[in-house]
Amino acid sequence: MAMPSADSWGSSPTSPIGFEGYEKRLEITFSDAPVFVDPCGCGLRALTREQIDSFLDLARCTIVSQLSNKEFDSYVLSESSLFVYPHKVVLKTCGTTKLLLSIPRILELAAELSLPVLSVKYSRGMFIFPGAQPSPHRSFSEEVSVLNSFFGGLKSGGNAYVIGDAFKPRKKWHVYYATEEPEQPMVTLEMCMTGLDVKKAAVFFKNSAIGGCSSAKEMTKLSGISDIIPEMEICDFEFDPCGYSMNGICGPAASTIHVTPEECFSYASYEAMNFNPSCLVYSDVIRRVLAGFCPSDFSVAVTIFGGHGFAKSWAKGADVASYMCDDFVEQELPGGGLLMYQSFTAVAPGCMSPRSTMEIDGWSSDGTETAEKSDEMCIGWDVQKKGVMKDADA
Ligand SMILES: C[S@+](CC[C@H](N)C(=O)[O-])C[C@H]1O[C@@H](n2cnc3c(N)ncnc32)[C@H](O)[C@@H]1O
Repeated sequence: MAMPSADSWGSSPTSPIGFEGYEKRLEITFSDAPVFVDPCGCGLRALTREQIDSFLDLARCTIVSQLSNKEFDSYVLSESSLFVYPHKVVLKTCGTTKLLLSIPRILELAAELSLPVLSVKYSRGMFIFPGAQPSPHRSFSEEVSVLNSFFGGLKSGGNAYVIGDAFKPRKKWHVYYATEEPEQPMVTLEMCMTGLDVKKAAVFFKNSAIGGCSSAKEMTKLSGISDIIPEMEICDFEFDPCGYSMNGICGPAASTIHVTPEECFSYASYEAMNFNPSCLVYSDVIRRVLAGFCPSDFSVAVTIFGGHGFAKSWAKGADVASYMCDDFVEQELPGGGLLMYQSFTAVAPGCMSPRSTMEIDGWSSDGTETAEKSDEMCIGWDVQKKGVMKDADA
């Protein structure tokens, strides 16, 4: 696929103060279209590239690469990622993008496909450079009023939450949620890391003298990203002179990582969604992510639909070696959803021991139970091996 030149990308890579790594994330879920309108059930996957570009333009970002399988389409963007399922669109953008401006166009395209809105979730952390955000992202209340204008009429009404310790303003988590009815079971992990270890971050500088890589593939391997969920087929992209993004796909499960390695405002995010929670152990996934970045601080937000029994290890708070949990909030969402938010600070400078990610016969080094061996892990709903995923029907 042809790559756009850097000049044609949405917003400039860095402002005079720095690049805003913290993403804004919008997830809109739709109900079925009438069968006579969409007999094949393609839903949003029937959108053309031109139609997708039309809402990304409004958010101020562009597609740099694509990876698809039978279940959904994933796109790496100039600023983060887009996932298009038949009934769900997940758009995640960073920098000074205007994510919420894409909503009317997305809803217009969905209406053309006769897809009624079922629910919406918007989330983000605390921007590193809040003053650099343009309208309508200058404050959470501004964002909420935009979201309410489109989704406030859903049965639950619009529900906005600012989660986290009032004495730690940099660690606040913002969520907006509205729904017409209870959602299908699903677990989503959103992890945000700051203060990346300098040596770990060096991997994401292209051709730097201090241990950088020449390609995105090399960054994926050297950082350990390829080992987080080994079944994922990965589409990765390196920015020049630094920065990295990737999407991983496996059946209906998706993961995505975005790295801003510049020391003064370093940031990395990890997300996984739509996986089978019985087949991945929450604390193991977190440890494998941390091993690649060794951040000084991180937060995790786990959104659960389907209840504790469905979510298995994902419904319990994480306990992470070498880090102190300084905030733990459980927030119920309308329609039976649950949001679990935790923030952590490293207890000692330097990196976590790589040993803490080791697993022996289904048990991690701290004695907690792990999922089946990775080559048998069924992270998607259908038990499929990585090789089977290759028949991407882009
Ligand atoms: C888009 S990537 C990853 C975004 C992700 N949300 C994050 O910051 O974690 C951002 C990194 O790429 C760098 N970068 C280089 N050229 C860029 C461009 N044209 N657009 C966006 N980022 C660029 C930024 O300086 C930053 O280090």
